Amino acid sequence: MKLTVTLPRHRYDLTIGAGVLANVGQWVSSLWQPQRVMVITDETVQQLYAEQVLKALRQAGFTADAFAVPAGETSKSLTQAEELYDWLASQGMTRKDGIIALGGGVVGDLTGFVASTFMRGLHFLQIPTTLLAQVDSSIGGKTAVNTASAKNLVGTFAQPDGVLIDTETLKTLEPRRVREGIAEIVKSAAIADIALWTKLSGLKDEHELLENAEEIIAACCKVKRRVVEEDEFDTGQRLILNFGHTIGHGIENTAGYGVVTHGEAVAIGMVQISRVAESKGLMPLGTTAQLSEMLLKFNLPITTEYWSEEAIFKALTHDKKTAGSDIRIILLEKIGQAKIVTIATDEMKEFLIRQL
Ligand SMILES: NC(=O)c1ccc[n+]([C@@H]2O[C@H](COP(=O)([O-])OP(=O)(O)OC[C@H]3O[C@@H](n4cnc5c(N)ncnc54)[C@H](O)[C@@H]3O)[C@@H](O)[C@H]2O)c1
Ligand SMILES: O=C(O)C(=O)C[C@@H](O)[C@H](O)[C@H](O)COP(=O)(O)O
Ligand SMILES: [Zn+2]
Repeated sequence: MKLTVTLPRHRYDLTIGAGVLANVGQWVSSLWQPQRVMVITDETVQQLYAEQVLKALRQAGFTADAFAVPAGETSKSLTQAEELYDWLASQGMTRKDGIIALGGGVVGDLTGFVASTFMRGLHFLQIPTTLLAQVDSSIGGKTAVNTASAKNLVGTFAQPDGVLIDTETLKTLEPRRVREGIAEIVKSAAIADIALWTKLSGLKDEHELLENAEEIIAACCKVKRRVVEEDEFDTGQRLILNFGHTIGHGIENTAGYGVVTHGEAVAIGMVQISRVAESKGLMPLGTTAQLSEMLLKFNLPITTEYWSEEAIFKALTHDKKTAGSDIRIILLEKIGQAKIVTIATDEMKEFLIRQL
């Protein structure tokens, strides 16, 4: 299946299917004629898929090589980016050449950041291999690295030239990683797709979800495409994709990057912001229970031991939805429809008092 993302200055396809990675050489040839294609991956994905990709690229006539960063969230750093700049320079990369992100959201965000800043910007492609990356991070052009102060504090908007989503790669994914992808799927349904919510409601567990991977991934890609096409640069409607992320990012930062996965943190964040919003009459009664039930069914957490009102509040003062002394928070009008509410940053403290 092919979905096209159409933006004012750029247009690219999301190619989704089981086994599409087998055609990676043809796919890249259809998009680029560069001399060099450098693949950025992580050490786990390198073992699983890098050889196949490099072989196909070389057969297709590209000069190709790969660099693997350590697997995990700590690789989303300026230090890692700098190492990659040096490696790209040592490979003689020019503006005519291209970069491929092969891996999960960490590799995708880091590669996009490096590609968009090296020589002020090279073309890049996304080959997402985690569920989370296939439903969310590979699409839409947000790139980032973390710093000690905050998650995703430094980054760019840079769209890829194409996204190749092979659902077969999900077969090697660890269960905890499947579950974290499900958190972003539940988010997409909750904010913008009641039909997807109904579909998820009818599933027994994560295994049944994977049996319907292509349909569910396509539904999430359509949500993301719709929102990004409307607001590429995150000034308005795109903010809804941040449901659960204000608290979630705070948890990721205070727990230490990688301790709580991004998806787990988002699951906790969605439930915790909703329970206070509901108690304040900002969301319909029962919405938090519906969200909790859905997330618990997929074995996602809705609370965490890494909960410190002060620490999370401090971390989230760097949230990009803050403007002056106000912060925009994402809530639900109802399941399937998000709304953006502006509150005083100080009031946000109330949203952090006591977990469920
Ligand atoms: N840019 C965006 O719009 C956006 C959206 C959502 C999340 N994110 C970011 O994405 C990151 C999380 O991404 P993630 O959950 O993919 O984490 P990840 O990239 O760390 O991947 C998770 C783990 O799975 C392994 N892995 C990847 N593919 C595999 C496969 N096919 N088989 C076996 N193992 C595999 C990786 O080596 C890693 O250990 C976070 O940093 C988050 O902030 C970005
Ligand atoms: O694409 C978006 O826009 C999102 O907000 C998607 C989120 O799932 C993602 O985690 C994103 O990286 C958050 O970015 P940030 O702007 O909150 O740093
Ligand atoms: Zn996210």
